[in-house]
Amino acid sequence: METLRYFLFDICGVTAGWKMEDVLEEELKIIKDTVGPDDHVICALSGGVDSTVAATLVHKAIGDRLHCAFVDNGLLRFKERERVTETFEKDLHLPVTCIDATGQFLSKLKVSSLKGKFLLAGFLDVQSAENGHSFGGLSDATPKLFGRWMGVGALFPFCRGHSETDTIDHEPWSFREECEEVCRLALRRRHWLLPHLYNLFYLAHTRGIPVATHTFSTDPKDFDLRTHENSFLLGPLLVYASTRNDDQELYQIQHKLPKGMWLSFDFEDSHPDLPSLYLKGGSIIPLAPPYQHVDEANPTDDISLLVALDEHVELQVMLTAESANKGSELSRTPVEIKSGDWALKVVPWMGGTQWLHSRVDVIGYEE
Ligand SMILES: Nc1ncnc2c1ncn2[C@@H]1O[C@H](COP(=O)(O)OP(=O)(O)OP(=O)(O)O)[C@@H](O)[C@H]1O
Repeated sequence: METLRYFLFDICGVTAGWKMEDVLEEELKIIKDTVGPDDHVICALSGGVDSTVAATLVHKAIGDRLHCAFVDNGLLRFKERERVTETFEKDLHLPVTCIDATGQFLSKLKVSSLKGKFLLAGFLDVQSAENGHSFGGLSDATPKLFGRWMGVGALFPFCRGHSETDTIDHEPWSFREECEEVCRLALRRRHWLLPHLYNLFYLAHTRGIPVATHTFSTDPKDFDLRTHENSFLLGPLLVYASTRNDDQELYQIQHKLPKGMWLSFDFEDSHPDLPSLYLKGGSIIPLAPPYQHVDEANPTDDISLLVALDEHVELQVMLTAESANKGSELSRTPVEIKSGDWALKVVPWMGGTQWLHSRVDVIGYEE
């Protein structure tokens, strides 16, 4: 430091007259001269250092002739929008206009093959863009694309399938008969899986386990799985979106499944535009038959359990249900299931507030 001081002051003869305030004065003067006495300035504010410093300086120079705009592109960090607008308005006293361009940005993501960046990011509620040319995050949706989106979207925990007001009508029915069947099948699947989704929500609520997760969470060491953008997990259920091109036959699609045993199943509704479903070996999920309207549902309705055994396991099931007072058995004799991919049907019946002993049907087996 001494050497530097000696060099600068004694050898070069410079004087130490620089102050931060001088820079500020200088910059404010440049801004005022550039803008002039009447003009207004728009500042695109990201909340980052650069635009914040720029906005603060310009505001100091020209006051309310500065107009800051913060764009929410739908890909911000958690609560970033709230944080930025609050910091600017409360702490820096800079008025900011927040522009919600979520739909516009998400609709421009490359999704032609359902490469679902929005799946990964958990955008479960994707709306059409303001310009009305997109649907559900898909630009220029066609009936086929819409049908495929329904196939996946219907299995999202939350899913909306319609456009905003004042946009071109892209409600499901505007795609007409071409995608009617696939939409119907997709929604039936959602109904079948409702008890499973309820369970996932219960686990999310009580244990913080995410309802939908990326496929790589099955094996964090398998880096290849991290490139998978067209599949996701609902608990032990792997959903693999249909990514065919129109000229591809379904059998040409190679699904790269995570390690372990994954049993393919459907609801006898196989359709090329519906996602493929796999259940992890060794897991059980509850299913309920689809209803057309709520009045059809009854507390004594059957629940089916879909049981996926892995090759080593013999499963013994002792079914119990919680009553208001105590748990009671649904099956007194353990049900043995030895191989294959079984559907186990539990038929409970209820007396008063208590679940009573029930019948258990396994294919070819009755207690
Ligand atoms: N969400 C946003 N809303 C409004 N303006 C933005 C937004 N994101 C970026 N910008 C504008 O684009 C500029 C360049 O963005 P970039 O992401 O390269 O950030 P940067 O150069 O690090 O600047 P900053 O520190 O302000 O974020 C920003 O300074 C800002 O003016």
